[in-house]
Amino acid sequence: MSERPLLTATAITRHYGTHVGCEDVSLDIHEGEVLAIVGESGSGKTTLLNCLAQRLAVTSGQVSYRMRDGETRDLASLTEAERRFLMRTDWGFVHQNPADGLRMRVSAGANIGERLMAVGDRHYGRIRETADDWLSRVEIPGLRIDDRPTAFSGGMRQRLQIARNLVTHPRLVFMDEPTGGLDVSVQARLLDLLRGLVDALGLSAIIVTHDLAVARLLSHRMIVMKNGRVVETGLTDRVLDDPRHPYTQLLVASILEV
Ligand SMILES: Nc1ncnc2c1ncn2[C@@H]1O[C@H](COP(=O)(O)OP(=O)(O)OP(=O)(O)O)[C@@H](O)[C@H]1O
Repeated sequence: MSERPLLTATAITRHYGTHVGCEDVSLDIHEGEVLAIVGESGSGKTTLLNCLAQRLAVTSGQVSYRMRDGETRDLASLTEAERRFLMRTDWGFVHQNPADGLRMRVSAGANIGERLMAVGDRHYGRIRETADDWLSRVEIPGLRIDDRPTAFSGGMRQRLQIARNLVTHPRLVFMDEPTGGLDVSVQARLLDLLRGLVDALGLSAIIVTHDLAVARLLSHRMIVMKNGRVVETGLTDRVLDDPRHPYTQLLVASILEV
C-alpha cells in the first residue's frame, strides 16, 4: 500500500434543511483498500457516499484526492471539466439499481465501449474486442453483446454495470448496495465475482451496504454509522468478531439471531 491515502475526507457534514444526513465524518482510503460503510436504513450511508463521490454538495468539510499525477487536490477546487474527467477516468460508481448506471437503450457492447471512447479510444475493432473480453469477465455470454440491457436479468444488468465501470481501470470505485435488490442466490454469485475482480485489479473501493455479510466478504476495513455519525471503525474482522460500540454489538447480534 502506498503511504499517502488515495482519498481523505475531513469532517464531512451534510444537512438537508434542518435534517442531518451525515455529521462530522472523517475517513481515509489507501490504494488497494476496500472500505465498507454499514449501518441501518437512514443512518446516512448513501449521503456520505454521494458526498465523497462529489455527487452531493457538502454542508461543510473537505474531500481531497491524490490524482494520477501524484498531486493531492481538494476536490472542491476542481473545475467542472476536471471533475467530470476524474469521474469518467479514475472513478467508477456502481448504483444499486443498474438502470441508474447503464444506458438502457443501447447495446451491452456500446455500454462498455462508450466508457472507452470517453477516455479517447477511437479504434472500433479494439473497442469491440475489449467489450467482448469484459462481458466474459462478468460472465455474460459474448453472443449477447448486441442486446440491450432491457433484455437482461437483474443480475446480468448489475454485472454489465460493473463491466462498464471497470473497463477504464478506475483507481477508485464507489458502490451503493451493489447486491441490493437481487435474489439471494444471484447476490452470492455477484459477490464472488466482485471479490475476484477487486482482487485481480487491486481496486480501491468504498461500498455502502446494510448487509454485514457483504462487508465481511469484500472489505478490509469498515465504518459503522448511526444517525449520521460514525460510531465505530476498524478492520472488518475485528469489528465483526469483537464489536465495541453497543450499536455495532446489536447489529452483529441481530444477524446472528436470524
Ligand atoms: N433528499 C433528502 N431530503 C431530506 N432528507 C434526506 C434526503 N436524503 C436523505 N435524507 C435523510 O438523511 C438521513 C440519511 O439518509 P441516507 O439515505 O443517507 O441513509 P442510508 O443509511 O443510506 O439509508 P438507506 O440504507 O435506507 O438508503 C435520513 O434521515 C434521511 O431521511
